[in-house]
Amino acid sequence: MEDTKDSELKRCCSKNILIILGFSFLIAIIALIAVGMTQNKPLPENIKYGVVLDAGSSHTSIYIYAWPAEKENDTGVVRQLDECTVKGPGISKQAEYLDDLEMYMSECMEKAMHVIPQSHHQDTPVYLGATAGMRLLSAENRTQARIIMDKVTHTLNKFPFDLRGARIITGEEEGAYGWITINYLMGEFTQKSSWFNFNTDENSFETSGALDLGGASTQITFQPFLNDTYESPKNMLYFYLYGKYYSVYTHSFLCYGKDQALLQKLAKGIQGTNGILYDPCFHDGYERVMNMSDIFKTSCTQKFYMAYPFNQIKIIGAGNYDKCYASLHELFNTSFCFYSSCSFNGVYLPKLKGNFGAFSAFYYVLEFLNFTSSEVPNKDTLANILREFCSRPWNELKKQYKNIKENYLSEYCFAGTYILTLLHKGYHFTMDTWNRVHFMDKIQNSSVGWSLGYMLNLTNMIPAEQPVSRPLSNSTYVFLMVFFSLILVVVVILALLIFHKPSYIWKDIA
Ligand SMILES: Nc1ccn([C@@H]2O[C@H](COP(=O)(O)OP(=O)(O)OP(=O)(O)O)[C@@H](O)[C@H]2O)c(=O)n1
Ligand SMILES: [Ca+2]
Repeated sequence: MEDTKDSELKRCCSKNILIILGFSFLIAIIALIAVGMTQNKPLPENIKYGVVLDAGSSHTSIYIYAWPAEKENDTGVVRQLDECTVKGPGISKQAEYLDDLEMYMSECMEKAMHVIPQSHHQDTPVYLGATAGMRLLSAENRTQARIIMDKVTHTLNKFPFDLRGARIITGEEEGAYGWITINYLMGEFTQKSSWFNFNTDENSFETSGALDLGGASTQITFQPFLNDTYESPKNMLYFYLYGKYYSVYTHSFLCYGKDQALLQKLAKGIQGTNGILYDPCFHDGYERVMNMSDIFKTSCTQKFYMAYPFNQIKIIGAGNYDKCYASLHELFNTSFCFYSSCSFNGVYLPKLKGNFGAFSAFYYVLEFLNFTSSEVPNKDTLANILREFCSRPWNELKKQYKNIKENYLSEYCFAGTYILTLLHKGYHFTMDTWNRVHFMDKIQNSSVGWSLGYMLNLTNMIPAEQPVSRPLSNSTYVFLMVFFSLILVVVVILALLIFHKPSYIWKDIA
């Protein structure tokens, strides 16, 4: 009797323990799931902003960038949010209007203030980089260049952002940052170099070259073959990005931007004339009068300077592509080279390698000529397009392209021919390599140019090492935690039941 009572008590006790264990088990699961879900709730994204002013020779552009703060070291996360073109010429032509600089910048800076939330204004870095226009002015009149840069700094400080500097960047920087921009936007820096990839071929991690054509200078930048990296150290840049070394060739040709090249061509063309220049790079029926002082005020034309008995020249269009091409050839001196190979004017150029992204005026001009969408984008196709375009009378063109600025329109024949000459005669792109040049303006809505690369570098957003990523995603982590906790709870319960060895269990089992 006593025995039956005792065993009933034990049975009742064990039932209670089991209920308590089961209950605790349930609570534990619910708690784990709740923690997991709270942890996994997406946090509001913390966005950072940055502004770069590209103070070019012909105009100033403002680019506004944004990126999620947590991911700033990943490649490809910085995106262009907006851009604004400042009305008016480049800052190097503002010497006489320094007091108007605030007005000049205000429209675009106000746009930046509008696009970037007010709470972020104070911690948004702003950088201004001036390029070839200011480089030329600085070489011609250092004091005037300094006055302009000081005034620009003073003006930018009036806006509520964090101005981190306004400076004239070098041609090498311009080339390098353009190259970084293209490859960053294309995700080339983080092409997976997995442990099972035994391919040591240097082409397996090919980056894209960068070709920039501005108003006053032009840059060529690319990763040459390894053997070609020793010949001219002054043209080489070395980067260690995302865990990989890059040896990059770059050269910037001052005076070979579209506008300065035209001035060179005119300065050369008027030699031996009476002040009237019949120019095959302009359309039939087109006329332009220019002051001699405007042609010779830049250092780019000094080598053609002579004393002339007239103050102005009259350009009369004689639309002829082949003659235009021949006259532009003369700007590229390929008669001497002290290296194994040169582009022009004795400048070292390694063998061209890989694809090239060509932007700025390369794109604007060839886009206008419909060459960027051409099915066979080679030199002959471009020559044929230009042959036809250059021969068209000016009056007819003006009627057809009413919306295009007359200044741009009148120069597309010259500019297209200049681009063809630069790529062919200057950089030696042949029939075989021509199709490796891709004319581009934007990659995924971000403008291709030096400004993005400049900001990435100055904000340390291109790390030397690959950022370490967590092996598991948050949700996998929580799932595994719950799963293994469950196993643990079950094991503990079983262990309690088995090792505690209450005699009735064994009896029941028996
Ligand atoms: N739709 C357009 C826009 C620009 N241009 C011309 O393209 C040239 C280069 O423009 P850009 O790349 O903006 O030159 P900048 O940056 O101002 O000059 P640099 O880089 O040399 O300082 C200029 O001659 C400009 O007149 C053009 O022909 N068509
Ligand atoms: Ca430029």
